Amino acid sequence: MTAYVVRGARVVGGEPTDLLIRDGVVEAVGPDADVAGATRVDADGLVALPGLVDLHTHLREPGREDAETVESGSRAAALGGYTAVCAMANTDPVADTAGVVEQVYRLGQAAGLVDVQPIGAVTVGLAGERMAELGAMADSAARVRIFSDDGHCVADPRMMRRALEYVKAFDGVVAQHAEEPRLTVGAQMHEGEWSARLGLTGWPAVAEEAIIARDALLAGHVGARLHICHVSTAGSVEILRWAKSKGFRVTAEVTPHHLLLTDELAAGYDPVFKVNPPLRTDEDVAALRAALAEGVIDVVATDHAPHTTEDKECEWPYARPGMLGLQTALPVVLDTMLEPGLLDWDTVAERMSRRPARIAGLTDHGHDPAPGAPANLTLVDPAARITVDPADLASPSRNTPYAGRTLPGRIVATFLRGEATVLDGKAQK
Ligand SMILES: NC(=O)N[C@@H](CC(=O)O)C(=O)O
Ligand SMILES: [Zn+2]
Ligand SMILES: [Zn+2]
Repeated sequence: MTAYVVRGARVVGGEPTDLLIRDGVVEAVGPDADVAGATRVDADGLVALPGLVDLHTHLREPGREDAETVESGSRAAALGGYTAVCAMANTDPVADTAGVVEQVYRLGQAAGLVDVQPIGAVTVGLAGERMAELGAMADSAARVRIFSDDGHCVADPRMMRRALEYVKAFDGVVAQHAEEPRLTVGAQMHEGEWSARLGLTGWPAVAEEAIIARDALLAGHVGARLHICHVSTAGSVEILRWAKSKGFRVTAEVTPHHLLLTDELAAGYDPVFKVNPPLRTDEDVAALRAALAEGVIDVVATDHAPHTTEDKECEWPYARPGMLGLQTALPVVLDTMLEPGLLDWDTVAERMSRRPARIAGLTDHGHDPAPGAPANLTLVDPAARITVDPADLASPSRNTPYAGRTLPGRIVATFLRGEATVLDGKAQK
């Protein structure tokens, strides 16, 4: 196993120091961190963060390997500074059995670029009717702890209650895609001024907020853990604040795109901006940024959702919703949160690594580089600027909403259990 000496890194934004990485751990930090024969990594001006952890990634394997495979998505993740991703269950077949989650888990291990932690479906086939075999998935080699029908809402309150009761037994968590389906029939974009002007059916904020309120109450009643996916409205933030003040075990995520982009981007009818939940208003963006700074929203999760050009480059109403996110997440967070002073490096590490690792129960992840810690870390150059070129991305899909945009922060290196998965901005496998 290669030993590395990382020279002059600012650990979580602190003073420059050296790191010795050997046998899967950070062996030493400081001027004595050295050993003969180690590979030297010049980290002058770079910030070392605990490896990022994504609670919400769509890898499209099994079923849509033309859009993304476990391997290509793992490579995108490593290049984005991630060391662990949680893979959503809306594959084909759906990850609703021990067999499918074990398959995804093993594909992740074989790719060896990040830890791929499968999420299990709540209901069979995401159909909302019969509960999936949650216990068998939890007991499987994949050790599933997060369950979600993401892509669909668990709309039936009785099903949601039973799922919360079930996961409580093994300290699991239900991750809800909060969308009251009766309020979003035919919806194409945020319901507001722009949907009226463009003649596209609206997806009202209340469709999200009503489910968050209902499920927060259910989680409080049951005493189980609930996680809210891709929170997108100012009203949702108020409900989350209230739920937390009650002591309910509710956590929430925001995506990078909901921190930066707004509904008026639909004006060009380019479906690259079509996503679920939809891009909202400037007021929503401001509320989401403030909530992430305050901690009412716990984490940033990418909702990386690759789609092929056939599924994306068509008329708006026929296009699939979703955006790539893994390779641009940290730059967008630096742009929207760090540079304006809403987060510092420590809180970036908290929202993108430590807290998501704790929510997912990934005990090897979310540790600051310190002596004895598992060597899962990333090095970022905050002074560099990247210009996003869809053709450069690791996914076979091209649906990034940031094409041509310049963003701060270049991921220079990523280490998974002491092995470099990315060096000099290039994937090592
Ligand atoms: N976010 C999206 O617009 N799409 C996701 C599903 C989801 O996250 O709800 C997908 O699987 O493509
Ligand atoms: Zn969703
Ligand atoms: Zn999703």
